[in-house]
Amino acid sequence: MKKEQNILEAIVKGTRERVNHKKKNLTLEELQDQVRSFPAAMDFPFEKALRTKGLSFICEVKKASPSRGIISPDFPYLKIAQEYEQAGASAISCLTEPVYFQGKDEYLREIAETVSVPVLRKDFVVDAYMIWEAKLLGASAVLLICAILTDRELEEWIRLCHSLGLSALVEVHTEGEVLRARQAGARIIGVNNRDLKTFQVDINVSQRLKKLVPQEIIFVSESGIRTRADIELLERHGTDAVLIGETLMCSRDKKEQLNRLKGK
Ligand SMILES: O=P(O)(O)OC[C@@H](O)[C@@H](O)c1c[nH]c2ccccc12
Repeated sequence: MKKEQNILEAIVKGTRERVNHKKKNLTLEELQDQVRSFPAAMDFPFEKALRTKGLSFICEVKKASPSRGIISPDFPYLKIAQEYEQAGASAISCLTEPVYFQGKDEYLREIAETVSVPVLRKDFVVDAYMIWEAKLLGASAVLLICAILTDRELEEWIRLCHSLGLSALVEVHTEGEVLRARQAGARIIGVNNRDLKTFQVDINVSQRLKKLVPQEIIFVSESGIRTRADIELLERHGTDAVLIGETLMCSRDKKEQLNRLKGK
């Protein structure tokens, strides 16, 4: 238990070190200048895509994870993203955390340049620098994980995201975190069915926490979604969108798998 808990701490520590290193090559001020110098969409395409009628699918491009190890050894990330788009994904989630998920900033940049659906930066944001960076890479949304942020960081960074035209997917796993996310001004709340400290997956966490999220906030269910029955359960409870990684990444025919999940 203790060792497992340390994984989240280790990821956060590694991420802080990486950001500090990046700042030596490009300072926050320089990064902000770069962001301000190019015209960027301010119409929140990620939020819009999730607000459309019916359940929306956010499909994740992920090479590896701490719970599964390597998921896709050859990892043709652009091809995967294009397949997701053609299969009817509303948005794409791209891991950029390089150690535990073997992600890369470049994957995000190239995917955002290639597909026309909005792209979410999936990482462990522990510094505002990473939000500006997400914008520069072409993301339309950023994941903010309640468990690793203070109330003040949450509130400030949700505001920063919105001022940059980025949507914030605010991730929660407990009742207390849902309340913190609401208090901080979240417009999109994602329940992670996987406990990041123990890796245990329980889809009922979404069902339980949905009750605390008012209608006007977009409700996303994340992780461990495998079957049509999972989707039907989530739909019955008023879920707006699902975020699916492994189930799609492990399917040879992603379109067929997505259609199966959609009940087509
Ligand atoms: O591959 P899955 O079980 O379908 O899960 C996808 C996604 O929810 C998961 O990758 C995730 C959810 N929250 C995160 C935070 C950081 C890294 C990864 C995640």
